[in-house]
Amino acid sequence: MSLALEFSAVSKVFRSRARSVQALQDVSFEVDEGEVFGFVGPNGAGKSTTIKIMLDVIDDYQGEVRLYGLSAREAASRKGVAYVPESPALYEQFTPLEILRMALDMYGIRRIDADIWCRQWLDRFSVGHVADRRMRLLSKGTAQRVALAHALVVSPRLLVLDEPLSGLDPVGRKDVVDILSEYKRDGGAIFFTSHVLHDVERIADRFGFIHQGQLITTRSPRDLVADRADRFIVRYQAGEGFAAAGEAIRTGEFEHELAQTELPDFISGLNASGGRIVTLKPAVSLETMFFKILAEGGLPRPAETAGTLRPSGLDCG
Ligand SMILES: Nc1ncnc2c1ncn2[C@@H]1O[C@H](COP(=O)(O)OP(=O)(O)OP(=O)(O)O)[C@@H](O)[C@H]1O
Repeated sequence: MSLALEFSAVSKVFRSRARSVQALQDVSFEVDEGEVFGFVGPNGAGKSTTIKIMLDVIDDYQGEVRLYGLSAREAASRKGVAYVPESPALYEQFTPLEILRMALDMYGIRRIDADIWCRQWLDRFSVGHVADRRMRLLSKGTAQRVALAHALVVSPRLLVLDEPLSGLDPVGRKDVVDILSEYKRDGGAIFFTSHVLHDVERIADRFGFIHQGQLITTRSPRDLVADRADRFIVRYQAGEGFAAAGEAIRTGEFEHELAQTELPDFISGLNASGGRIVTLKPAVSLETMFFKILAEGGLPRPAETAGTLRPSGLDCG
């Protein structure tokens, strides 16, 4: 398998008269074609700097960065690469449909069914009903869905996402995770950054843990599951009178993390109420893993330094 992305010994120092900040220090990792790689770390760890380097927004750094074998310093390396920033700034005076059409034009994609294709992508992100409304009239979450549709409409081979789920409600997060899973199934590669834990964990093949500019380790979900073999995420439809715990995913459907020992009582209570389990899978917690890795390396927890790791709506602890 060839590589979508390679970072080799990349270092970046921001210098000003007052001080120097070592944003990245000797960072090396690879992302295979078709692989989903999550880059996880607290505020100020170096995640955005990493993305800016791969997109050539920052070009004064040490080391080597390659996309599909070409240096990131060459524009051609970004052919078929789509990027969604944390706070997308899409042209306010245009409509979502116009914005997606512009993306096709920019990527040189000609389709006779371009309008239908764009509307289908807007529908996939449940924003088809605002296809002809001006962007400035849309809410933050809706604009974020448009930005994701804008990235996927060009059928990218690598999707770079900065905090892809921030600003979305639980339903929105589930929709996006489902669409990204499908994109991955179809062979697309994803590099995403996150400090909002849990939702994105399930689509990643590997995680890189970054702290104070250093890539501490990369781990697979299998490692994380092994670490947390005694906890499960249960998604269920609650029956009549069942005291639903956890996060509402959609009407009547909830998601909740449980210890293995709590499962039998939970399942019998759910069955008695006429509810049912939708999915049951081992819990992985990046947060737990992250702190364990820091402790093993004798590194300070982010709370003791500049940043924080913040869990999402579900308490994974
Ligand atoms: N233009 C800049 N000038 C000076 N320092 C910078 C600049 N951009 C980033 N930094 C510093 O580099 C370090 C890494 O920042 P970066 O934005 O990459 O972190 P991050 O992991 O993306 O954080 P967050 O999760 O808050 O977005 C931080 O200490 C930050 O203050």
